[in-house]
Amino acid sequence: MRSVEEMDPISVALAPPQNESPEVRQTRILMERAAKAASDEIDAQLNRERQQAKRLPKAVKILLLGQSESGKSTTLKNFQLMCEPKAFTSERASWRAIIQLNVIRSVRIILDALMAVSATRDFAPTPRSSYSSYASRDSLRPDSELLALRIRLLSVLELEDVLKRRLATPEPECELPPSSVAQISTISTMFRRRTNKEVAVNSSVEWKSAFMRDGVGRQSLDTENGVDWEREDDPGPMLHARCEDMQKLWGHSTVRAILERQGIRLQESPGFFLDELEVVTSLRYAPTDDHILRARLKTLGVSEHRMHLTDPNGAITRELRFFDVGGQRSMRAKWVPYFDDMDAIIFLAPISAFDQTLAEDPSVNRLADSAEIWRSITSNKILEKTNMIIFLNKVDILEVKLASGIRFADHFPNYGRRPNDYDSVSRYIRKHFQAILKQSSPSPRMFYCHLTNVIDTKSTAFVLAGIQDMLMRFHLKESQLIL
Ligand SMILES: Nc1nc2c(ncn2[C@@H]2O[C@H](COP(=O)(O)OP(=O)(O)OP(=O)(O)O)[C@@H](O)[C@H]2O)c(=O)[nH]1
Ligand SMILES: [Mg+2]
Repeated sequence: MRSVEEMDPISVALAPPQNESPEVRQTRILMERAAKAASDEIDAQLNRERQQAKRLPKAVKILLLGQSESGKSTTLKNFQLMCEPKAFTSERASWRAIIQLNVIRSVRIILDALMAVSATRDFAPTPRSSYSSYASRDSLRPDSELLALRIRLLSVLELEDVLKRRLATPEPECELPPSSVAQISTISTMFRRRTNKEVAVNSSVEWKSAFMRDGVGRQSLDTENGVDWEREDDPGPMLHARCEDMQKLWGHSTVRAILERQGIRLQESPGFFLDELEVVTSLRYAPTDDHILRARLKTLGVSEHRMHLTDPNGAITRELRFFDVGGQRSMRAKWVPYFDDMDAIIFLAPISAFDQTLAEDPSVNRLADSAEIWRSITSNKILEKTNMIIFLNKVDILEVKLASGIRFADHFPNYGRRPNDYDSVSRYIRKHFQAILKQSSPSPRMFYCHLTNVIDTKSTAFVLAGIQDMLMRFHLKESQLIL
C-alpha cells in the first residue's frame, strides 16, 4: 500500500482518516454505498430518459405571442401546472420572491404618487374621478400620518434592490410604468420614469435557480417549497414587520383619492397583492398556485420551455416545446426567427385593455395594437400552415370594467349604440378578430378562439386540454401524411 505522502492531492483529500475507529469506518462505508447507489440510480434514470427521448415522436412546438402583459407567460404557467405539477411546486420559492417584488412595486407606485402630489400644485380634477368627497385640494395633501408612513416604508423600498440583485436582472429596455397605470399626469410620469422600473428576466431557468440554489444550510430549505427561511438577506421578516404600515397606506382614504386623481388603477394592474398583505407577508408564506399565476414578471427576449406528456404509467409519450417571448414593441423583431418551425401559435389579446394605451407608445390603443399584431401574423406567408389559436384574454377584468361604467364605444366609436355589457362587447371583439383572420389569411383557415381568464386555473385547464388534443390530432395527421 502506498503511503499518504505518495498519493496525489485528490486521493489524499478523499482518503479516510488514518486513525479511523471501526464504528466510524462502518458508518462511512455504509454512507459511501448509499451515495453510490443514489448516483447509479440517477445515471440509470438519465439513460432511460435518453433512450425514451430517442423513441419519442417529434416534439410539438408552440409559440406564445401577444403584446406585453397579454398573459403569455401566465398561459405557460398553466401548461406547467398541467403537465409538470411537481416542477411547478418546486419553484414556489422563486415566485415568493417575485410576489415580494410585486408588493414592493405597488408600495413604490403609491409613494411616488404621494411625492408627485407633494411636489406639485396641479390638482385639477380628472373627468372620471368618483371621489367627490375628497375634491378639496387640502384633503389631497399627504397629512403627517401619511408622511410618517412614507418614511417608515422607505426601508421596504430598499428590499427591492436586494431582490433585484439576486435576480441579477438586466436594466429593462422600457422604463415606463405598465400601461395599466397609464393616464397619469406629466409630473408623476416623469417622477416614475426615474424610479419605477419593472422587473424583467431574460431566461426563466436562471432566475428561478437564483432563489432555489443556496449555500446557506440546506436543512433550512423547505423541501416542499424550496424556501430558505433562514437566509439573512431574506426580505420576508422586514415585509412582515411593515405589513401593518403597508395596510394603513393602501387603506388610507387620501391615498385612494390621489391614485384615483392620477388615473392609477392598482387593483387592475398586474402583480396586485395589496388586498392580501397579511397572507403574502406572513413569516412562512409560500405562494399558492393562484398567487403564482397572478405574479407579474416581464419577459425579455425569447425563452424555450420543454414539457412532457406522460401515459397513466408515467412513461413519456410526447414532448411539448413552448417558446415564450417578450411582448413589448422593442422585442417583437425577435419573434420572427421562430416563425419557421412552429406547429401552433397561441396568440393572446388582452381585451380588457380597450381603454388603455401602450406603455411604449401612449398614442396607441392596446386593443387596436393587438388587432394589428393579429393581422400581421395571420397574413404572414411563412405562417400560412401554422395552426393559430387566439385567446381573447382577461375577460374577468373586461367584465368588471364594463360593469363599472367604462364605455367601450368611447374608445371604439364604431361600436355605436350597442349595449355596454360583457356579452355584447366580447361578441363584437370576437367577430372583429375573426374578420381580420378571414381578410388577411393567405389561404382559408379555421378560427380557433377562446374567451379566457388565464389566472383561473380551472377554466384554463379545460381550454388547454382541448388545445392539446387538437394539436396531437394535427400532428398525427401531419406525420401520417409525411410517412
Ligand atoms: N385578471 C387577470 N390577470 C391576468 C390574466 N392573464 C394574465 N394576467 C396577469 O397579467 C400580468 C401579465 O401577464 P404575463 O403573463 O406576465 O404577460 P406577458 O404577455 O407574458 O407579458 P410580457 O412578458 O411583458 O410580454 C400577470 O400579472 C398575470 O397574472 C387574466 O386573464 N386576468
Ligand atoms: Mg412574459
